[in-house]
Amino acid sequence: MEGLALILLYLAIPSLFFSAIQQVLSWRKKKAGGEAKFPGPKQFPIVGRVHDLPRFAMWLKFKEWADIHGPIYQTHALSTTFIIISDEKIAEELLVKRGHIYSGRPQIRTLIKHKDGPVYSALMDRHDTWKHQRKWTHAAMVESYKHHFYGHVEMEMKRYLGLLLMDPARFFEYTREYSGRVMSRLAWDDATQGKHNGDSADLTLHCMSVSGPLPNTMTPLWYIPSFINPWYNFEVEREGKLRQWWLNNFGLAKDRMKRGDLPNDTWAYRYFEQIMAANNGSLDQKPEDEAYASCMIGFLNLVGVVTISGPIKFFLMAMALHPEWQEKAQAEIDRVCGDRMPTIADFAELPTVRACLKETVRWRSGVPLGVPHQAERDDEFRGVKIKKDTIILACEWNINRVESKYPDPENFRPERYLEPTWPTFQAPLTRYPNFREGQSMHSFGWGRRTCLGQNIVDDEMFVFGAATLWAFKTGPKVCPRTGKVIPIDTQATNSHVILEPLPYQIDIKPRTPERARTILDNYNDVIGKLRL
Ligand code: HEM
Repeated sequence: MEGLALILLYLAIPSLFFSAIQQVLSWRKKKAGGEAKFPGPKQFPIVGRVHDLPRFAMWLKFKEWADIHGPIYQTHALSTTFIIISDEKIAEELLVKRGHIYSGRPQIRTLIKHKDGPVYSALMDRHDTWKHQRKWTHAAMVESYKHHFYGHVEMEMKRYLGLLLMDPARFFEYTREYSGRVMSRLAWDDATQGKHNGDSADLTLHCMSVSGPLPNTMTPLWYIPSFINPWYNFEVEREGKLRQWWLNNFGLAKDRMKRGDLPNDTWAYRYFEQIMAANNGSLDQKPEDEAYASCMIGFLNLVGVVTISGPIKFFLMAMALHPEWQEKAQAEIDRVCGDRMPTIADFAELPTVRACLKETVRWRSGVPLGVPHQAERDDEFRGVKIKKDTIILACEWNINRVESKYPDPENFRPERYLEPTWPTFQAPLTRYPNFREGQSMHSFGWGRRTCLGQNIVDDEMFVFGAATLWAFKTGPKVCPRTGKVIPIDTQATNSHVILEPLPYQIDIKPRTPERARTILDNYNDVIGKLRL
């Protein structure tokens, strides 16, 4: 298979010729005797190792190579050099301490001009547009967190639990819709956009992933002339629709702002208020400024969907597969909350719930490769020259499997955050574990590019975990025909850069008839107040 892939690669793509010329030129530049290099897998001429890098679950290959070549190694794909890091300390040295060098973003082949902006702040290079968007997003997030997202997380949770009670088999789509609705409510006061938000985030992530359009890995395919290039044409249309959708919502919110009808707990309100303050009370802006702002708010709305729906889908899976942890968490919830649904106010009293959530994100990473960084200039690290444009991957899947920090890494062990004998334990348990600080924060990336969503992750995942366990008992699903348990492949994912598990089946039942009644009462209480 490997041989066949190699032959196809050498024969099928004439554009490889250009890569070959590039490579020969770079070899000629090298001095005799060769330079020091990081270890790594054997490289083939021109293609490097592109032929056996799987487009799906690539992190497993990176783990296999890390086990052979160690915590920092290098490989090539066509003319691109990759440095793969599997150790927290090394990632800190390179991506945090030398963050002024290693905080660029590599070109994702089929996304058009994403490094320049203004569409996806997470994928821009480190220039003024990125700085402005990052600063604005950070401030907006901090302000909303001060108010614990104004109760919208709990309101949407009550809706979600009601839907789950009525139609548990649809838990998969309801779960993504829940995180999509929270984000669209916070962005523009329009939770009805939540489902579309989830679907468009999913498509966008597909397009930015190695598992997505073929030119993302076979880059020469991108240079097929645009009038017959299916990937280019698809992308122009997709991004156009996404931007138009963001701009429409921005425009609707602006009209409501003018009418005095836009809630002041939205990110759109915050933006318009700032424009009015700077503009003598006027909301008038140039169309390009509106397009820019609609992307800034639109992207924030997009990035918060699958980043959360992936981990909470894995959480439901983990709870169904680990009844012992489900019961421990439920005993804790019952003791603290009794018959009422938990809220963010119960955070300090429910460490077992938090440990199960934290362990979910370690066990089945939502961003298993991390988000790639790119060297912004030449550098030298541990005696090895690293060239500008080298891509650095701090491979989260591997970092989560370092035995000295995470003993028994392949298994779901929430006690690693609850018992003092484990390396990741932190006291006091009223505060730790959480997703904002302390151990295992590498899940949220590094240095200047660190994730801006930690606050909402902390609130939304906690409320989700505590409330679903308060409401339901989950377990493996039994096939009604064979009477056998339907197996779950816990590693089957869509392989996007920010991923979700593939659909799986579990049994979801209300814990008691009384609990079912409370779930329905809560649903009826909020349903009139929510946009549906
Ligand atoms: C468990 C959930 C999440 C995880 C594991 C996660 C992880 C990450 C990672 C690994 C990065 C890249 C950091 C780097 O390049 O070193 C990132 C960036 C980012 N995240 Fe998250 N994230 C999560 C949820 C969220 C949410 C809910 C939001 C917003 C609502 C968000 C907003 C962002 C933004 C804006 C960036 C780009 C930062 C930049 O490039 O300047 N994330 N996240």
